[in-house]
Parts: sequence; structure tokens; C-alpha cells
Amino acid sequence: MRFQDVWFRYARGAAWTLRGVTLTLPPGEVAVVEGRNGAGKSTLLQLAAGVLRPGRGAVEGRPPVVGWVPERFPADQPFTARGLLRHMAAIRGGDEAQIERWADRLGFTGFLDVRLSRLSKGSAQKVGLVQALLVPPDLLVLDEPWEGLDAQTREHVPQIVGEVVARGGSVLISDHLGEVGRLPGARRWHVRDGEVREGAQLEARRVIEVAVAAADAPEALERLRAGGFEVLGVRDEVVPR
Ligand SMILES: Nc1ncnc2c1ncn2[C@@H]1O[C@H](COP(=O)(O)OP(=O)(O)OP(=O)(O)O)[C@@H](O)[C@H]1O
Repeated sequence: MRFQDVWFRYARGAAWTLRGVTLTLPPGEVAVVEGRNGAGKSTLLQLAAGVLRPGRGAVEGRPPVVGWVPERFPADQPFTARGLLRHMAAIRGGDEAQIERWADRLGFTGFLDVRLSRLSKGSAQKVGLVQALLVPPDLLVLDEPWEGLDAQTREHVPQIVGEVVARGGSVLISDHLGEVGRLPGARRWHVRDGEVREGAQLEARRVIEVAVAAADAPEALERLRAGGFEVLGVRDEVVPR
């Protein structure tokens, strides 16, 4: 999928929210969209999903099956979670077994028959995830998927992303919580002042804290650096002998 010189504004005559975005997300790849609040991350994701249309330019090569998980899954609807998911399945494909399977995996089987308006934000997010996954998507668009989810369910997000990618699908995911470290290898798209720039890809690494006697610190630092390790910081502390 490719943004080809995409410009977008919410109203005629208003300032452009996004200007001249040209970026490619190849099949089997993940891009994490970063930027401060109000920068335009959700706008970019909705353009990718086809929920918004560019004012100028085009989104090309959008694959046929797109799963979109909005930032806030609309809970003010007169359905239970199961009722909504059945409607979605009827429109988009998918069946009862898929609903049950995802509910079981995400741990909300007990909430399937609860009205959406009574669900917590985290449970509503799970419904949002399931509706996007009822039919395996070629493009999965996740708007702040970690927000509101409990720690256990957060772990599912990288797994789900990995499964879509393994099938050759692509994933566009916004993140202002800095959870991006969970997705090593992802492209990084940074939104700022209406422009979107691609940054360096991420690699997984682990930070190890090591304490040495103060007198040994210079030698330890030298040896670490000589060994090709990056020293992130040095601090003093006093401990009992
Ligand atoms: N429906 C809308 N009508 C008018 N302006 C909007 C609309 N939706 C968003 N905006 C404005 O467009 C800009 C970009 O909003 P967007 O939601 O894309 O930002 P974001 O980076 O996703 O922010 P956040 O992290 O807070 O969700 C903001 O100034 C926002 O106020």
C-alpha cells in the first residue's frame, strides 16, 4: 500500500492536517506511526484504512481485506458484544466459531453477552480487535491498540501483528505510549507539523545494569566500549560494605 502525495484536511478552507505524504508499506511489513497528541496519527491511519479520503493525492494498492481498530471503539450502541460481532460477521464474513475463538483467546468470553455500553474501555478495545480479525486482514490498522488493555492482553498485540505479517499482510499501528519496542523490525513513521517522515527501523536489545567499585569504573567502561557495547549511563551510589 502506498500513500502517493496525500494531502488531507477536515474542512474546505481549513489548514491541512497532513501535507504531501508519500510513503510505502510493503506486504509483510509493519509501520509504527509515532507523534505527539494531535499530530495526525489517527488521521493517517484512517486514510490508510479508507475511512477518510485524501483531499489531494491517493492511497494506492490498498489490499482487499482491511481490518481497522479505531482508537476508541464506539460503545454507545444498543448491542451486546456478541450481537455486534454477529452483525459484523454477517457483513464482512466470519462466523460464530471465530467470535468464540477470539473471545476465548483474548479472555472476554464472559463479556460476550454484555451490552457494549457497559463494557470497560479495555473490554471494548477487545471487541474492536475481534471485529477487525474476524476475516484475516491483508492490512491491519491498529490505532493505539495498547491503550486501555490490561497487561495480559497487551502481550497479544505483538502476537497478532506477527500472525498477520506471517500471512503476508501488513500492519499500520499508532503508538504514543512508546510500546513500539515490542515490535522490533517495524518501520517508524513520524508525524510532525503535517508531514510524515520514515525513521530508522528498530532492533530488539536488552539493557543490563552492572555495578562495579567506583575505583574500577574507568577500566570497566573502557573494556565495555572496547567490547563493542554501548554504555547508556553511569551513576554513583553508596551502599553498605
Ligand atoms: N473529525 C475531525 N474534525 C476536525 N478536526 C479533527 C477531526 N479529527 C481530528 N481533528 C484534528 O486533526 C488533528 C490531528 O488529529 P488526530 O486525531 O489525527 O491526531 P493524533 O496524532 O491521532 O492524536 P492523538 O494521539 O491525540 O489521538 C488534530 O488537530 C485534531 O484536533
